[in-house]
Amino acid sequence: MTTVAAPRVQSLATSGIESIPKEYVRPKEELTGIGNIFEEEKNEEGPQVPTIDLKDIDSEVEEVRERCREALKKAAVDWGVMHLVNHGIAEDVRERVKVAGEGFFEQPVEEKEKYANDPDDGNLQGYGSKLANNACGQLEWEDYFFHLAYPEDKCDMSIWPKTPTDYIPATVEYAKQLRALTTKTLSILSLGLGLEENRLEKEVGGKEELLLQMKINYYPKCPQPELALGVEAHTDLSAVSFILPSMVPGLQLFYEGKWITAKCVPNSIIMLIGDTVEILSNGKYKSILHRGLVNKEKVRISWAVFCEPPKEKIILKPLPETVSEAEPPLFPPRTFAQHIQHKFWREFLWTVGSPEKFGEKSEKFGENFSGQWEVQRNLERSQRNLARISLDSGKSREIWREVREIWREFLWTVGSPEKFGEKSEKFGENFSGQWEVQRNLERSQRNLARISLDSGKSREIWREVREIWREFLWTVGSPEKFGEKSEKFGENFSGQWEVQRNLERSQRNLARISLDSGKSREIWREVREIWREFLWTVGSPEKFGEKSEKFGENFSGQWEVQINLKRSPEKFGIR
Ligand SMILES: O=C(O)CCC(=O)C(=O)O
Ligand SMILES: [Fe+2]
Repeated sequence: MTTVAAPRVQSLATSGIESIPKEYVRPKEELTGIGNIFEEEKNEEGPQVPTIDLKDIDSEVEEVRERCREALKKAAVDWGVMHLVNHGIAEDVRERVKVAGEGFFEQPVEEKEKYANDPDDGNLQGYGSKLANNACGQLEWEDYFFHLAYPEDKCDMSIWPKTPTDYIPATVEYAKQLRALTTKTLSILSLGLGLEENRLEKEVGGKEELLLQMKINYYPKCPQPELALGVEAHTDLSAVSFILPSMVPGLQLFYEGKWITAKCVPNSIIMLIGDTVEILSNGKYKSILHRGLVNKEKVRISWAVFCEPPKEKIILKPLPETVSEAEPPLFPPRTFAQHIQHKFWREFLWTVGSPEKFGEKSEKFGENFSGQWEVQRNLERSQRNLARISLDSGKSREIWREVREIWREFLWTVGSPEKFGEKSEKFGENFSGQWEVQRNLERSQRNLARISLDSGKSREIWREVREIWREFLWTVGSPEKFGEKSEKFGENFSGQWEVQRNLERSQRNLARISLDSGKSREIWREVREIWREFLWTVGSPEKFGEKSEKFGENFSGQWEVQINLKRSPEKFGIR
């Protein structure tokens, strides 16, 4: 297998370049939102990230404690992010962690390379740079150091920085204190949901299993900060995350449809609610979308600690106490590992379906798609624990076969509505609008019902597919909002635009795409076409690579088909 050496952003930044390589340039719909971070930080107008003072949390007066808990709860409900002050993490420990981290990154790149991680081998711990993680081959302006920091007995300290020599003791102490803060904040969040105070902590693994992952983000100076991002927009997977900031601004939060810059609050620690707590609380606490901007003048470092449940041991789902008839579960059950995977596919599929992120970067359709698989391969190498999936291994072929099956199954289902939803009362409710759409699609297009799978295996796969699809819809909006009301195709699609509007609000900065404009309708028509064609091809086994042993060949064949489809759809019996 060929391994591509990961470029270090720091090396790029210090090489004297005046313009950044094109992989670092964000797609144009993101660029309008990226400004000068120092100016942004001064902006006093509009909503501001709340600051929660924890000094009253241990007050002897119940009312005082109660007020403090309420404030934190409100911040978690409204924002999903807050500055914590008087958080109990000793100032000298924070300072030592910063000095040690800065000291590590100040060393020459060659010294740091001794700690290089190897995502190819599934080894994410160590010194690294993000590889392309979306379909455009997009890169981020940062290097990082990543390692498990707690519990101590699970940590492999042999891979932690040996220099500066205080790195290990400072980090051990910091992690210990942060672990206590995790307990404290999770108990406030538990009480806020009307649960026993140790409940959330227990649900994410308790003393034994909850993991604290340390990621030091190093953002070098960037010659064109208005074109790049240090960290692209994302929500954290964690239960909660803590960020120890430097006094250089960079963090932005997507709140009420706008990017809000976090102020530099002296002595604060930023706490973010992650996806895990969002799921457990059935969406009452928000996992907020955030990103990191870079600048020309100052290196920025942030110390993020992600408090994560174990990957496989726990099934995450909305706690029964957070669910009612009026508030049905918004998330299907999943392990943390499954959540990571689903998020990955969702992201991927979304990118494929989004012409702004995808097709418009290049003049040529074909180039995009072959680039896509390159990226895909990178993704597997680097990201979200997909590192194990090497395209060269037998395992990978298995996994890909599964993905293919999932898609086939999916298409078969949506192609045969009578075999779907009607069997499952609850699920069907949410998605009936969707299947209505699909049924119409199917009617107007082709007979996918030929692909029938009657085995027990298929049911299992179905469950998977359903979850993936749910996940996907969850991203674009809550299922209840998704088009139940309508019987007609057109109306269903307007339901879909409703969802889309949600998406814009809550997830990505697609706000510019006004639903009222003619332009948006055009874009969506395009997206729809792309999806149709994509789904049709994947669902068509004779076109889809059964002839070939090799995944790579399959998929390049696939894009070949796509390209042909684009060029002459009538050949394929479309329209
Ligand atoms: O650097 C920051 O402030 C944010 C980093 C972040 O969001 C992350 O590492 O997940
Ligand atoms: Fe984050």
